[in-house]
Amino acid sequence: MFFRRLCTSLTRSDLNPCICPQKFTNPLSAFQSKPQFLNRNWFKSPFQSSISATHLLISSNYRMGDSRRPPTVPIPDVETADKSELYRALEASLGSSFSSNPLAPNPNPLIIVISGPSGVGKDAVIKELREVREGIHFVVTATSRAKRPGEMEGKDYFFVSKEEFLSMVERDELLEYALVYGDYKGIPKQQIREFMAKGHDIVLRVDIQGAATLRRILGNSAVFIFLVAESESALVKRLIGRKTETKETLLVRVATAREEVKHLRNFDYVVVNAEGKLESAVKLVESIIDAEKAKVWQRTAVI
Ligand SMILES: Nc1ncnc2c1ncn2[C@@H]1O[C@H](COP(=O)(O)OP(=O)(O)OP(=O)(O)O)[C@@H](O)[C@H]1O
Repeated sequence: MFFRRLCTSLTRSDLNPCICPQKFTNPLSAFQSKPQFLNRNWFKSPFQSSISATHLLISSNYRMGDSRRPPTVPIPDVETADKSELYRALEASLGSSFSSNPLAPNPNPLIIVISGPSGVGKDAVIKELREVREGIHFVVTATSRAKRPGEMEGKDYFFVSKEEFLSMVERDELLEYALVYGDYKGIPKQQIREFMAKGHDIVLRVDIQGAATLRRILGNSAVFIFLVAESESALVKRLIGRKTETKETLLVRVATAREEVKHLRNFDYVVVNAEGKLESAVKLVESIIDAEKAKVWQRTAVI
């Protein structure tokens, strides 16, 4: 009986300072409860002429004998006081100086996966993004295919032999890889680690299948952007205009694109790269990156 009564009284937080300690420490409590200056006696104070209502509010939060109690410093009138005098008085009243440290934490480096159907403009968007935005590393893919005329080692691809590629796979050096038309293509982990350690964001350009694999590996730790044309018809015209395809590969790419659009739901954002509006698409990608940087709960990718 006695024990039950003891338990009941202990669980009543209004009676127990140990269960509800914030009640005694919250510095904002003076603003939450009835302001002291509403008490008429305060206006009869002999210090009335030099003490503002703000000061009364702040000092009312401290009790007699409280070791945290800041010195009583009168806060000068805001209309007439010098700015620095007012600033110093506020500091003194709060009992500590104002910090100049940034209030927002440094954002984490991001991994941005850009994908979309063939011919939508992935390369074009990335090329433009490279021009307008600093602090991004565009990952160079490793491939076992032979170098084409005009391609540069380390800029377009890292060209390696098939054996070399397979030993990279064996050593778990690739984040993702695939066999595309008889040639291997893969994303080297080391490059990502190196640039993330320097605080750079990482852009990965992959096809839809690659994006699905990366989603399985990275989950929500990366941002997935799906690039689309304004319509299917516009996409087909763009592919025809590029003049890089035979009639057979053109048909395959168009048919594949129709299927690929169905994967939109696996992405975080969709960006329309409309005809003649490349700059708008790049601006939207930049806005996505900026918004991600401003998130309170940041994505944290570990490679
Ligand atoms: N907004 C746009 N307006 C007009 N043309 C564009 C636009 N964006 C890209 N293009 C053109 O469309 C063609 C396809 O673009 P790009 O090669 O960048 O596509 P991709 O998605 O990288 O294709 P793939 O996956 O086949 O490599 C190119 O000729 C490019 O210059």
